[in-house]
Amino acid sequence: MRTPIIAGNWKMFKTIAEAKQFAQEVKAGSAKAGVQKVVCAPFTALPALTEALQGSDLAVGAQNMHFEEQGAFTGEISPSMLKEIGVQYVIIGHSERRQYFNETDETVNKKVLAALKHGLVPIICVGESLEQREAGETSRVVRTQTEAALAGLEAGQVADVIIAYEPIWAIGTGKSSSAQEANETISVIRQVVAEAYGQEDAANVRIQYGGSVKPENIGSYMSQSDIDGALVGGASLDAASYLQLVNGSLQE
Ligand SMILES: O=C(CO)COP(=O)(O)O
Repeated sequence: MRTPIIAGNWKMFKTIAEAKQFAQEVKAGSAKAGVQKVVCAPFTALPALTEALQGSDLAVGAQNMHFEEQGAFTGEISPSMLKEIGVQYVIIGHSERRQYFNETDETVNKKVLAALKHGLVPIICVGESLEQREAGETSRVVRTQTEAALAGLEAGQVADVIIAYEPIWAIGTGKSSSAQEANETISVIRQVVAEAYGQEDAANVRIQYGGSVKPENIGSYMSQSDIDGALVGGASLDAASYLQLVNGSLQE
């Protein structure tokens, strides 16, 4: 049984004050147990957020990190710096980082290995562009990205990562992939894991869908056989909406 996981990705939104306000509202609200809950905040808000959420079951994630331990890398943040402030998750290889900040399959892989080495759970993003989708390349693209991201992991370690399938054309556009199509592509990703690491890891690894997920459509994704949660941008910014996503992710 794979525990559902709902992760918010705030992207470049929320000041420290706004993050604290969100934490208060979520803590005051009611969220069902049995769902893993994560919010991935901008670096500046992380210390305040981990402090504000102490004792709650909402974990904090970062949206990126460097793969090196330390060094002359101006503007970067290391895995141990994240650990030091109580961060537990880190998004790796989001399409916005691949598109605007030169993230490659190679750096994604280095970051995944570094995250695991430091006890951070990587949320690895894969997904095709509209052009690739229209050319019938979706399976090939997610296969290549998944194989590259997981290269060098040991069997057993794969069960510790989260994979997020985010078709680029569905991000922030209001155009979500149909639940069935998302499930088919996520099955391909699970198959890639099975081929590389065996059936057990494939059965255990959690794979999320991301791209215009809202409280209104979360149920349709969660009813699919291979979708284990969601990575949510816009609809995760509001505490009430985030709680609805969490509560809507459990199948009755
Ligand atoms: O990129 C996303 C999450 O990482 C998806 O963003 P939206 O939910 O705003 O479409």
